[in-house]
Amino acid sequence: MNAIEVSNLVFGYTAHPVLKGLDVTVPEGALCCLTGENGSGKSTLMKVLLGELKGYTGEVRLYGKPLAAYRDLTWIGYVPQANVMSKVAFPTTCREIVVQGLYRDFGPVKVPRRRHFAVADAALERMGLQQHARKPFNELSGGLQQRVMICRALVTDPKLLVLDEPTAGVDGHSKARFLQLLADERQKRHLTCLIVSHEHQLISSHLSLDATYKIEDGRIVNA
Ligand SMILES: Nc1ncnc2c1ncn2[C@@H]1O[C@H](COP(=O)(O)OP(=O)(O)OP(=O)(O)O)[C@@H](O)[C@H]1O
Repeated sequence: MNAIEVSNLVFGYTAHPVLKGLDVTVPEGALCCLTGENGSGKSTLMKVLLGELKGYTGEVRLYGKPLAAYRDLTWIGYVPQANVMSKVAFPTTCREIVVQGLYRDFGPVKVPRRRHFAVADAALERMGLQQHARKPFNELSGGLQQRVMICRALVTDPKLLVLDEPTAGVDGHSKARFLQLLADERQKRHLTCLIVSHEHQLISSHLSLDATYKIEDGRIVNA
């Protein structure tokens, strides 16, 4: 079964398409990297897959079912760019960041309960982050922040994990640790992973990638 199957995808924010008949297939369980120049459409493709952009033409199927037929995409985990979350200005603790991953289960009042924090704490502990659980997220190093973010993405036990430039802006040692953590979690959970990154060479030197896709002129070319 293919986790992701995109065919002839056309999407643009204006009359000029960014994605111009793009085809890509990611088999279930694969570890893939998506690369391309600035502005080539990597984030756009990622947002289509995450259900954030509508109005495309072509076909997008996830696990054999059309994307539009899913009412809920909580089984897709998402790790944002490191520098997006480091801008959190207020003193949110790491366990409060991780508990956000359970948002859909908060009920009508949308407030996390004790049981949600218990799940978040257990997830932090599994990743060896328990000593940071009650620290302010914005006081952690970039590398640790990324580990907390992957913890947030995995707290719902997703089948598919999409990571947006996960190693950008963190130091070399932290990049290596992060990629090792990703490799371990992927193996434990049989995850399908799509890593959007400029640093595909660095990633392929640490992880055994099943494929690297490159977007050029709105389509996938061989990387
Ligand atoms: N919300 C938007 N409205 C209009 N144009 C947009 C919007 N978001 C992105 N674009 C344009 O779409 C094109 C593709 O952008 P996208 O962010 O997908 O590229 P990218 O490959 O992820 O770039 P980067 O590597 O710089 O993150 C660019 O020309 C960008 O300016």
